[in-house]
Amino acid sequence: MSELAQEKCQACRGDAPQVTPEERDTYLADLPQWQIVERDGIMQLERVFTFRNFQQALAFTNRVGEIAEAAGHHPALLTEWGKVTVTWWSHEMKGLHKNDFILAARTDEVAA
Ligand SMILES: C[C@H](O)[C@H](O)[C@H]1CNC2=NC(N)=NC(=O)C2=N1
Repeated sequence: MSELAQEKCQACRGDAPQVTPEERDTYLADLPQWQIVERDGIMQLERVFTFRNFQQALAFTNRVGEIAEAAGHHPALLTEWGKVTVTWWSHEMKGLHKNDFILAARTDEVAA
């Protein structure tokens, strides 16, 4: 398990600190397949996972759902045939918190 994946999540709070550009680069180094995208002025962390069929994509989607529920922090999930797009951000603070990087690392683990 990567070190990031084992870190504890903080509660989702509007006044929680967004990651600094330096922190962002440090965490991204552990998440080479993820990219930062900006939508409606909100920074988000996104990765596309590919699978052999819809059933595998759906099973993965449910595993991500389980880690989200366990953490109380929830991604956007787009499940398609052979493909799932996972997008993490902190809705309350309209940006990226360390939680998002931790959950991205956990997402990588349930994909393996
Ligand atoms: C009350 C509840 O815990 C909050 O609304 C949580 C739920 N899941 C969440 N998930 C994400 N990604 N961001 C949030 O701000 C958020 N808020």
